[in-house]
Amino acid sequence: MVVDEGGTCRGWRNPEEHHGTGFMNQLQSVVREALLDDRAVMTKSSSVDLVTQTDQKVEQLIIQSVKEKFPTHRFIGEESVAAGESCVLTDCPTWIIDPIDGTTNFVHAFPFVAVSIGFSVNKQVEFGVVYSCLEDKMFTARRGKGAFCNGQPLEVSECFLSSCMFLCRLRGAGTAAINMCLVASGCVEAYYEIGIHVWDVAAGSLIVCEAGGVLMDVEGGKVDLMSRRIIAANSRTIAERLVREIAPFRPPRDDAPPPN
Ligand SMILES: O=P([O-])([O-])O[C@@H]1[C@H](O)[C@H](O)[C@@H](O)[C@H](O)[C@H]1O
Ligand SMILES: [Mg+2]
Ligand SMILES: [Mg+2]
Repeated sequence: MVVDEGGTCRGWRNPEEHHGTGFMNQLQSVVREALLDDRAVMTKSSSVDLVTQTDQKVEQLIIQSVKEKFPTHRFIGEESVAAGESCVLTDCPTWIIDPIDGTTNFVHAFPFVAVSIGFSVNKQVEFGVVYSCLEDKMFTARRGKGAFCNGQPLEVSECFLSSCMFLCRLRGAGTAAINMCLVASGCVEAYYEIGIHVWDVAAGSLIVCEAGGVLMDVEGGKVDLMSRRIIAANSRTIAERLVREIAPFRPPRDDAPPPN
């Protein structure tokens, strides 16, 4: 794939071609090697909001690699935002990065850990890559071109209400990005969460849509990626049913001005 300075993607085949599988293998090695060492854990906004040096290292590797090719592109990266960078999604070409989605899993060596990269132009996600490092599964999607896992096309399930399974905090892989890929793969019918961030779901949102699924806000209507609320489902019927079951609340938005 070629992404030009204006963010237009040309000659696209698979989004992972941007960095090549070599780059993703490098990230996989960083994550796997860190799993063999002691992982020093730090906290961010609360005692359950964890970060490790590996989260920071992977984010820096991705940003440096993209900047070499696209110096004018913008970034919204989980760890950069934690370090004080702004979190505003504009119309400019923007890479939305979660370097390790599933940090709590990673700290416990629970084997669902993903690198999630979404690329947005005009506030619309153009392609998304979710790499499940320990499963060695590369989920990819390009808008209008379908969704894939290791090159195999993905399709959401056709299950109806009576036999559906959905993921939320109580039953889930512990990573929003992989939860969304499970919907896209047809393993579960729906996933919802309130409190996620744009970097958790940017790539996964496109992967779900391109696999034939639907996105909805937890009160119905269009998803706003900065609103920190999402339903991803195999069908509108199941998404609407979840809207009736969920008690919604509004966490502070990702693009809310910082408190004084
Ligand atoms: O912090 P992180 O591990 O990148 O991301 C978290 C994971 O996706 C988790 O499954 C979800 O429940 C949280 O809302 C996210 O913040
Ligand atoms: Mg995350
Ligand atoms: Mg993370």
